[in-house]
Amino acid sequence: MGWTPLYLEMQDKNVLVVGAGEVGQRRAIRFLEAGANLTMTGGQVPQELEEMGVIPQPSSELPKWVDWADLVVVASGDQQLNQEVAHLAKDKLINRADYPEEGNFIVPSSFFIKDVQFSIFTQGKSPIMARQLRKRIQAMIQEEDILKMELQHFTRQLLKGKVHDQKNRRDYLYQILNDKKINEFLDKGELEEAQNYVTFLLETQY
Ligand SMILES: C[C@@]1(CC(=O)O)c2cc3[nH]c(cc4nc(cc5[nH]c(cc(n2)[C@H]1CCC(=O)O)[C@@](C)(CC(=O)O)[C@@H]5CCC(=O)O)C(CC(=O)O)=C4CCC(=O)O)c(CCC(=O)O)c3CC(=O)O
Ligand SMILES: NC(=O)C1=CN([C@@H]2O[C@H](COP(=O)(O)OP(=O)(O)OC[C@H]3O[C@@H](n4cnc5c(N)ncnc54)[C@H](O)[C@@H]3O)[C@@H](O)[C@H]2O)C=CC1
Repeated sequence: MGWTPLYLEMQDKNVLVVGAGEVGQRRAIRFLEAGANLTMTGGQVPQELEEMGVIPQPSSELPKWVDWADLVVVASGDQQLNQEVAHLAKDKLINRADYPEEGNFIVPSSFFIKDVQFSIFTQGKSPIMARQLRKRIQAMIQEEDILKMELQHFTRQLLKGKVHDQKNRRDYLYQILNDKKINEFLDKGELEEAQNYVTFLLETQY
């Protein structure tokens, strides 16, 4: 297996989900939340999904909607239908909920903590363990980690306008990460004070 993690830009991309059951609905919500256009065939599309923007289409028009789609999710309970759709979509990005290894992307367990996105994949060995690990990681991330990320973002923006050499920018970012005074601010949740201090340091050093 050669799976590698990537983040796809889904804004305004076209997604077809075949199968309106548990898995199809979960995938549909995931892609809608990322800004995709969503059509669905196969089974009854629940009212709340339609309200979220899912457009149901008749199965008789499958080839047309496969053609329309940038990305296809195959998640019906009918093996033969899944096989047919997979054949039609052979040149597309395709997720096979029934036989993941026959598709070319999988949907990992994924979650955000503020702007940090985590994904976990057990190579298909145990989705339940992926969920367990997700919960453990969620409990481990602290408010201070998020503030540190925000401060790094702030500092990177400042540095890009001021310091030309990337290696110097990198050294500075590590210095900020380990600065005692800055970490005291962040411990107390004082992001603005930390930002002001970084601005002051940068003005005096560059
Ligand atoms: C390859 C993959 C994805 C892909 O399809 O792209 C895949 C494949 C399959 N899942 C199956 C079953 C179950 N999946 C779940 C739950 C989740 N499954 C998810 C991901 C993935 N599942 C990808 C690999 C992830 C990895 O390896 O780490 C999660 C993480 C994300 C999501 O789906 O949104 C979500 C948890 C969300 C969370 O909370 O974080 C449960 C639990 C439940 O329902 O309560 C069960 C029942 C228990 C069991 O079977 O273990 C079956 C068997 C079908 C059959 O028996 O017929 C297959 C097919 C096969 O294994 O062949
Ligand atoms: N990848 C994953 O995370 C998981 C994958 N699966 C697999 O994904 C598939 C779907 O699982 P669930 O969503 O849990 O099943 P489900 O039973 O909740 O949903 C199946 C959907 O397919 C539709 N369907 C069935 N036969 C059809 C046909 N001939 N034409 C049109 N629509 C049809 C049904 O109306 C229903 O909407 C199964 O093959 C299952 O083994 C199951 C659980 C998790």
